Amino acid sequence: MDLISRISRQFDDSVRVKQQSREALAAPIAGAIDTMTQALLANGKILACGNGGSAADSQHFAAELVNRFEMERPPLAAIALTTDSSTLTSIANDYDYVQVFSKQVQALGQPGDVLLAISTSGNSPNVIEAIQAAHERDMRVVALTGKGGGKMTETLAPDDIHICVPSDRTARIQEVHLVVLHCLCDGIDCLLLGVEE
Ligand SMILES: O=C(CO)[C@@H](O)[C@H](O)[C@H](O)[C@H](O)COP(=O)(O)O
Ligand SMILES: [Zn+2]
Repeated sequence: MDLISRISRQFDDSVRVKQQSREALAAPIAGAIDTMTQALLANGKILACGNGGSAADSQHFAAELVNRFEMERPPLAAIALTTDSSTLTSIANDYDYVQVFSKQVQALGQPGDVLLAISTSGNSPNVIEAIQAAHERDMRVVALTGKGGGKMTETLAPDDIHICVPSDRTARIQEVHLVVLHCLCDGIDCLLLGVEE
């Protein structure tokens, strides 16, 4: 096995999917920046959820809003629903793993808040239940998916935002999700701070 050419292929593939995503996703990303900024300016918050690598993405994004991204600005309200092991294990143990995020949305979500729902397949049942709980709380949803969006496509409401990476490979989709999250952080900071460039 030629490891060097295998590694080169991974990089080439990642660059190709990122370039295709730039064309396809710039408009919905701009919409998500606007939606999240309006929510934050109205004293709303962002709740983020996902499984596996998407759980890590949820935490990464919440940390960049609560602490900082690249510019100095006041802390912003964001919570990853993936971090409290007592809450997660008790819901999974007493009820079902499918409810680990939706129960937290029911507890913490307020009208005007935004749910960031991350799933590379669009099919994770606990993320889908979180979206349904967000709708019941009059929250908007920003969905980060791939693989055509899966079942999440039909779960989303007309004024939700769907950012669907044009790839069928989980790793490539996750790599683009990280770029999207950094675009969201950068765009929110620019709108809040009035940065021109
Ligand atoms: O990071 C990876 C694979 O790259 C995995 O941990 C992956 O996130 C997990 O298998 C998730 O459970 C997949 O869920 P989803 O993205 O389909 O919602
Ligand atoms: Zn991964």
